[in-house]
Amino acid sequence: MGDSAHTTPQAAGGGGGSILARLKAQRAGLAPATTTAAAAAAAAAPAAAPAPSTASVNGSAVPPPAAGGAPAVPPPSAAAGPRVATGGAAILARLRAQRATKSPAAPPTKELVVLYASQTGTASEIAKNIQAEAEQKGVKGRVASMNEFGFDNMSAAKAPVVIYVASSTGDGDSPDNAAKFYATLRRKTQPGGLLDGIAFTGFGLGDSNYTRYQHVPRAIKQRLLDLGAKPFYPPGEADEVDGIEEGLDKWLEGLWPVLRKAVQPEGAAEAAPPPAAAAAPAAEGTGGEEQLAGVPPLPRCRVRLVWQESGGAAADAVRAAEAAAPSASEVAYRDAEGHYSAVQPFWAPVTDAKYLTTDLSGPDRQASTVLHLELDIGGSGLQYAPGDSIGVLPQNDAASVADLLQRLEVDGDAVFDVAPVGEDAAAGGQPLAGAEHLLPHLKAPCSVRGALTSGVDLRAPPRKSLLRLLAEHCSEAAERAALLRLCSRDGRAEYTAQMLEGQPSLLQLLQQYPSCRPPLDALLDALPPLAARMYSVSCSPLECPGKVQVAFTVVRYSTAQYGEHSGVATTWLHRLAAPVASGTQPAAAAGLCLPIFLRRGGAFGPPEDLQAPLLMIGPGTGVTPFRGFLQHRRAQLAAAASGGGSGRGATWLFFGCRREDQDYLYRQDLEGFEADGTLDHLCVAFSRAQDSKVYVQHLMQQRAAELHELIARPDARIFLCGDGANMAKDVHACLLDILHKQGGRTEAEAAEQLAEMTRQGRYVRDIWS
Ligand SMILES: Cc1cc2nc3c(=O)[nH]c(=O)nc-3n(C[C@H](O)[C@H](O)[C@H](O)COP(=O)(O)O)c2cc1C
Repeated sequence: MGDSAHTTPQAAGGGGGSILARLKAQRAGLAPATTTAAAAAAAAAPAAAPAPSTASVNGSAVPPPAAGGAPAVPPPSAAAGPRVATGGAAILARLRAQRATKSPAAPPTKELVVLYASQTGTASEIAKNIQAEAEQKGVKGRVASMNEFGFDNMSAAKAPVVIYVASSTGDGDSPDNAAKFYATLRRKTQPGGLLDGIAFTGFGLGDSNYTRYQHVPRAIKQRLLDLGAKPFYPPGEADEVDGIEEGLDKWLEGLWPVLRKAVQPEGAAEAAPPPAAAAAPAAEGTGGEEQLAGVPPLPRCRVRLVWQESGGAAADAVRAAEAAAPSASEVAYRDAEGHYSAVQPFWAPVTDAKYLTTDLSGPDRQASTVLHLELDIGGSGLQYAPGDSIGVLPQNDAASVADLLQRLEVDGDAVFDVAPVGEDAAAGGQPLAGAEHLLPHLKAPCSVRGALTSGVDLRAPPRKSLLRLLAEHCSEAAERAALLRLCSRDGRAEYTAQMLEGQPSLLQLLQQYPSCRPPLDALLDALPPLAARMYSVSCSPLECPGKVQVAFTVVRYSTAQYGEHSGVATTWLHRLAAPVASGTQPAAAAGLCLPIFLRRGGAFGPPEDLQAPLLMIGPGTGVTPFRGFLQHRRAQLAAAASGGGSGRGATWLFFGCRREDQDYLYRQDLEGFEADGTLDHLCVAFSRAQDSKVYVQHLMQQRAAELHELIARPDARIFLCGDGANMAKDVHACLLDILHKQGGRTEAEAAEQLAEMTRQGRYVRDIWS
């Protein structure tokens, strides 16, 4: 996997954004279809970023004020003990209003639990919208990631009605925020009737380009059934290839009426839906008003921040631990079996860093910095294979965090813990039963700076739920209206153009809407976790024992709307490793350690059978895993030769880059594989070496007859790695064309042959958007 696969999950974000436009209050006809907002096209359009506002902050809505004049001590009420979530003021008013409209005679309904398994945020956004919309319809419930909720809480008492929204990552792997729950759910020793009494439904997100399509959602559904839970509505699924919206819309339309029945206590008559007024999103009289359809419901803030006394020993200890991170015990941590995770990573020393691209001046330079890193995993117990990836836990840029702290007027040194808040707690009672461990990625207790540095993603394209939250906390009507429009269905085109294409950071948004003062608790709840970035291993343990190597593009790009952008993880890694890569500091002296864990490549790995013909296509950083495949193959061929074995299948590699002297990654290695006979055919497309662009698929067409001969063999393997937006589609079309024209198949037969190869794990793609 290359860098951009995981540093810029725009595709998933885009899908989620547009899906959410459809998660609208009026969907089931139970809530009003419009909300009111002032038209504010000027405010909606990105402008030159104004200077951070210095207006004073409402003490009840913010954590301790920023240093630089203001004391770093939380307000007494906050320091003294539990208080209502500051982000909740408006939300609480609404909840109380809703409660006031309920009939006192209405029997208590069963609680709805919406659980998500989400790697890049789409499933979590859908889940949060389902919960918020259900609440608008009078169905009480909560939403949490599966890990936050915890498998121990899966019982008819604590989770009588469950809706899951799940995706897969890697090769049919569980998203990180569900991994523990998923592993426990699937444990074979779970007793048969464990989940008796739970009524459930769910929605699976998937992409049929992946070999294990819908693997996680389907496994969840099956295990819930196995363990006694009963569906109250058929689980649905959608394929990103066709677009998620349509399938999701249809499924939601059917959900609402049956959900209302599902939450009724046994034997109770169905309650009437709450009056429309109680379900309507807040609409302020703003003047110059515009009717907006499909504004998503305001997500309820699920947490309150419990501030620790600033000069107290507990807060000092937290700050000291963060300053000393990683601690000696974290660095020394070893798992005998090499099982590390985002929660408990292995701290791997960096033993080498080098640039794989030439440092050219001119416009091409921006896109062409590729860095190679080598990490020492000796003694870690990690056992990787070519095709696997390592996850790296990144950090946000310190200067951006400082700017954000200033804009939020929050003291970065203030320390807090996280406590759940439910509707009952909001009314002065206890949190909902079985309160989960929310926002584990913040690793609370933590400082605000710590949470913003390594807990949340500050650069992901803003989701509509975040915009909805920001709108709620604008004091200027025009800014509120502009943000409401951006997250509404009516504002879909603006959302696409400004948020998905423009990709503002949170700081840029807050600068653009200076009256916006989001409370920290709700903001931390709304921001996506800062996810680990996955990088394909570019070596083989047979040639690099005790070491693991990766290569990635340092992501930099600009958008017309919001100017220069840089990838969170790759920029951070580059900054750390630049002194070593540029030769100014030896790796040993730099003393760098990176928190990593391993993710298996599944079907994406070199065949053990050396006689199987092998076709690898990997332009750009898509070539990295194939360097590992070929190192492995060379060592295996040498071992086979020394054992008297001889047969070997033909091996092809199609690589592409811009120019021979600029970004021909791992050139020496690739040419070495061809020279020593590990690789039979190295075909390199230099896209910009001539007037017309030449890509890998063009070279494949030139060798169509030979490639057909290879593909037609029943043991042939095809591996494709790289950009999914264009290259993977073009290469796929090229393979179809070869099967069609060279093999005399109809187009349908050619498609079926590739589909069959995919099912058999003989055509495997590792692609990113
Ligand atoms: C790295 C990666 C691996 C994926 N692996 C699978 C897979 O094995 N099976 C599948 O059906 N979809 C797979 N998908 C597609 C996701 O399930 C789909 O993009 C989903 O909408 C993501 O939801 P999320 O943002 O909630 O994680 C993968 C996507 C990515 C980016």
